[in-house]
Amino acid sequence: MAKASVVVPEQVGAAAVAAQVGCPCPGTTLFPYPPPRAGIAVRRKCLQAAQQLELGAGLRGGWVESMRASSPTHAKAAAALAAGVDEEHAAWMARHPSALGEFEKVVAASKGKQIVMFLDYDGTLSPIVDDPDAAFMSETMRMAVRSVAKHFPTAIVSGRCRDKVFEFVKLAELYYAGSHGMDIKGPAKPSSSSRHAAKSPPPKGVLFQPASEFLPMIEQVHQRLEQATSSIPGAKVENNKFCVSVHFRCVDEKSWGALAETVRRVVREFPRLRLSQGRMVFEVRPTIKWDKGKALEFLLDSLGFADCSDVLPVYIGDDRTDEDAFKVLRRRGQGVGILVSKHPKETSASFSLQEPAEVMEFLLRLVEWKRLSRARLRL
Ligand SMILES: O=P(O)(O)OC[C@H]1O[C@H](O[C@H]2O[C@H](CO)[C@@H](O)[C@H](O)[C@H]2O)[C@H](O)[C@@H](O)[C@@H]1O
Repeated sequence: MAKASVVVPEQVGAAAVAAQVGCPCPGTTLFPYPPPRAGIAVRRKCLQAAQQLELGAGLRGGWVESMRASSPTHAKAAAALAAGVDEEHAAWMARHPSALGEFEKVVAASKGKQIVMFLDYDGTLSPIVDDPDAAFMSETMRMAVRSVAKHFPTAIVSGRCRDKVFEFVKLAELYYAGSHGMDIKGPAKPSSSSRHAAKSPPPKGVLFQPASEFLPMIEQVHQRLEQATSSIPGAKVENNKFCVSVHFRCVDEKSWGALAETVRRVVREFPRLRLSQGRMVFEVRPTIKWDKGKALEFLLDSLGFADCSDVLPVYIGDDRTDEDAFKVLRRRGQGVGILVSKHPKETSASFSLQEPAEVMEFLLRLVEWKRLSRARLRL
């Protein structure tokens, strides 16, 4: 991307004005979204394989390569084979600096704006574990999210079924967008942020379910996938209400090709469903044009921030599906996209954090910064 309005990380603080050139909303800050560099050749190959998979054009080898890429261990090993790993990592970090290291710049960008927080769940608030039913969030993380929600409207945006992610997070004052944003619900209980931060009164109850008509089809494909994969040890099919996940984290790598073919064969029976891939998981979902990025925009609109320049959406996520949200921020020229990853990845996010522990540190620093700035205002 060669837009005049793109700023490099070192310029973020001083470049708010320059960043407005070509920016859709006057007064919004554009964060750096540089193009991927050639150094990430291995990952690019894997990404291409993933795209092929999504298009249904991949060969068996391409699928397995893409499946390997979704495993940090495999990806690390692959990257280690390439020369100059450290150099590549340093170059990547220069383009996607730590949101903790650049904290002052991030908060400077929120001057005069309302921060709205969007948080992915798996791999962002909870560490990745083998058993998807055991992806618990720590009590300290829960307290951090609760504190954030006291100051800023906060939404959980997850691939999981909304009820399930709520069972993990257990905070009634948040917005929840489950099934990759296809199931959006307002807070069950008002928080102090909803009283003073949102421009519109916080909407209650179910707000949007763009894929309701797909419910019977999702139920059907879920059953078909369970049947078809039952002979592959370790494969796990998860019904996420408006989409289905097929996990291969516990499947022997020798069987990955067979699993990919099985999943693809079943999905082909349902032309209105599509297949994509997350972290060691296949995602089956409706072909409708709705994703985490659209959910982010829907929530901003619901909060009364449609076409506003005085809002700073902050989105933190670790997975390919979170890229849709990072791209929306990039397109709007507004907000902060933070990728959670220890390893270089192609991303449209502008900043990075290594793991959930760093996400928690970032959230707590944000709360502390908000408290201090309020205290300063009272003086
Ligand atoms: O959007 P998210 O909240 O990140 O959800 C994406 C998928 O997350 C879960 O799977 C991932 O986490 C599991 C537990 O750590 C891990 O075992 C799995 O390999 C990961 O892909 C969830 O189970 C899926 O349904 C979500 O789609």
